[in-house]
Amino acid sequence: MELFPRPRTEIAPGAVHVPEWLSPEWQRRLVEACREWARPPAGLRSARLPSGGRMSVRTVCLGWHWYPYRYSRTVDDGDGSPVKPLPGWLAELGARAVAETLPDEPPFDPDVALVNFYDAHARMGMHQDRDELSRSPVVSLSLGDECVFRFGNTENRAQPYTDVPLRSGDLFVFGGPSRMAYHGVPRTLPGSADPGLGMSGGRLNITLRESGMS
Ligand SMILES: O=C(O)CCC(=O)C(=O)O
Ligand SMILES: [Fe+2]
Repeated sequence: MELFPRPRTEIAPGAVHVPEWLSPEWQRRLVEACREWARPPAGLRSARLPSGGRMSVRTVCLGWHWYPYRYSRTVDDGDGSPVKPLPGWLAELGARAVAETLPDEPPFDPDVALVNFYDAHARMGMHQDRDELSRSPVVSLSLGDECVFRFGNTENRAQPYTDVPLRSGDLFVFGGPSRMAYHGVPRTLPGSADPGLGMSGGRLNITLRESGMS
């Protein structure tokens, strides 16, 4: 428990950070689920970028497979397997996250989850989540090591931005006028996670989205 609980904060219009939204039980359940999803086929891999490099973050997708910069039902940039399904309970968790943070949004019914794993060296550059046809919110759940989540503006990768510490169990939702904001993860804090979580190190982030595709 925090000596001084971190308050819920609206970082920008439509962008809400809720510390410790997930109970310790939910966090352990999600870590365990991520372990299963990470297994092949269609398991954890570092996506290859058009530049030829690889992302330092490793990702497994549910519902739709994302690779730079599109969605597919099969792992076209890997073993070709069908993407794993997005479980109904995870979609329901996402729906609850939006209902509790952005009550004016229509009901959220995600059909994609990207599960990102960050080892001590991984980071994610500033980008927009722009491969979805839908402009409904993005729901982000963090597990394991703390990170610095950089939440910027909708114009470019540069300032102004806000650095938000995301810790295990935190929820971050960005929709409405913030949906196309640039964001990234400049660093994690290796070893900061609670050992009781059942992760041997690193950070997990789950983003839930509506693809707008069928
Ligand atoms: O790891 C995070 O908190 C952000 C992940 C992200 O921006 C993405 O998957 O598009
Ligand atoms: Fe993103």
